[in-house]
Amino acid sequence: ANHDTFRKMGIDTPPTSRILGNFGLSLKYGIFGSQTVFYKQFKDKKVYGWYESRRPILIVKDLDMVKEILVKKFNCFVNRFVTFDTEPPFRDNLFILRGDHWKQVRTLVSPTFSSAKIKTMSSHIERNAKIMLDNLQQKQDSSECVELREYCSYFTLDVIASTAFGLEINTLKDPKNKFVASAKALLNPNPLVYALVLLLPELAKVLSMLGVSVLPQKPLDYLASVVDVAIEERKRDDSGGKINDFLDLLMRAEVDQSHDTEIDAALTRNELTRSEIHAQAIIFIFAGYDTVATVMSFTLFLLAVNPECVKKVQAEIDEQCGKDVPNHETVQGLTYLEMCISESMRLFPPATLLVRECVQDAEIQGIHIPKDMKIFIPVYAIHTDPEQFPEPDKFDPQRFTTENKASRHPYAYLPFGFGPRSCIGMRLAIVEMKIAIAAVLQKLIPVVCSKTVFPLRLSKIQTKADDGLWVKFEKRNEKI
Ligand code: HEM
Repeated sequence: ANHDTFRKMGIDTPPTSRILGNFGLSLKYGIFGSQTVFYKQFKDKKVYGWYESRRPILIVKDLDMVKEILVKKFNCFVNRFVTFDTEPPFRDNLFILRGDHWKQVRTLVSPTFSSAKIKTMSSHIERNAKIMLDNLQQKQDSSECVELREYCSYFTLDVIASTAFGLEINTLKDPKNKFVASAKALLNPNPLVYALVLLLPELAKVLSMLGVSVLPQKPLDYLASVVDVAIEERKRDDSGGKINDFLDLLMRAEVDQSHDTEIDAALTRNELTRSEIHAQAIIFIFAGYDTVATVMSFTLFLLAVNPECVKKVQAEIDEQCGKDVPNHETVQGLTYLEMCISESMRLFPPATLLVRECVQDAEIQGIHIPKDMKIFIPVYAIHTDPEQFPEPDKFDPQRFTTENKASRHPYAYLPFGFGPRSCIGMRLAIVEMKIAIAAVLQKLIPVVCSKTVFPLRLSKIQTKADDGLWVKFEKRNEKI
């Protein structure tokens, strides 16, 4: 491989180094800057090229092209590409599965996320929101500063533990329990191994031959065993199907162990293997723990620095929920809160890029995309393009009124992706965030504190504030 691919295609690239490709630019500008700098530099182009060391990646900026790739010509772009191979129990998860195998599992798992199922699962969310609020009220009593990101992650981890693993844990009270430790070990893999693999994709194969995996195996095996124990318990006391969580629903789709459990590659499969159940439960941690915590914490922080928006959200909560604890039904009416959450995901999307791989040659808006080409859609740069969002750095929930949404390109806002491969947990995530934030704001007011750093400085490698998201909470004078 060399750096000729884009030159031959007649596509521009930033200055490219012989060994690292454009990797040096990623290091220099970070994930946010490297998108926005070149998105602006190639202003009039629909696409530009990028070399992640030697791997060519086509960056697609044009929103009509984005629509074709994600939706209209989805069949040519079914897969994501992965930078390293993985083993069970992680391997068969929805995020990295490919082709027909992905399609089968997505079809089998989708009913788990229907509105009716989300509704039955929201009792777990409401219970955990109450625990969080009680604890925040204690912090308010002692005027303690709270770092929102870490704080919200306790809540979101408890929600995933209860919905995907059948575990009732309380991370706030017991931050060292094994489930928490395992989840954290997975989300913070060895940075050195990770960086090396990104830089030299071929190295991953050598490492895995040597028994070094990018993801630590022990926590993965532990999480799989938690799933097994819960499933066996439910089978024994016949409570399966009654607990109303992901695990129940995945269990119901499980292949009967008394049959042949070989993976049947036929498209007509209508059952999951145990290994596929493990992989989905684990990917729900990856996809649904840090993401939700990120959005919740940035939203609460942005509200703290925009007190007039807090007042509006609180008035809406009083109107829709009265004195009752916000629940699945009453949060449906919290339109303004949802606008604030949307605006927070515009400015600070947990997924800064969408990733696809071309599986058959395609012609998109006059550009030929060859089979195997890797694609990035630069979500963060699109979300902060002043042509779509004037004064892009300003927090302005009004951008998400029905009229304002209708006046933009529908693909200018992509926090959950789009099309058949978009986020399967989107509606669950939105309900979860609305219930939790409403429960907090019904009783408390987030305000800046001595540790607050604003404007924010973003991390170079993930959607995170370098100085943390510090606020404190004041008691609300309830009017009703
Ligand atoms: C605010 C919270 C969340 C955000 C911003 C988010 C964002 C995303 C994005 C951008 C994608 C890729 C979409 C694409 O490529 O078009 C994705 C995929 C996915 N998400 Fe989420 N997500 C969130 C919460 C969740 C939750 C709570 C779950 C499950 C419990 C979840 C499960 C998944 C799965 C399984 C995929 C892969 C889907 C597939 O490839 O078929 N996500 N998410």
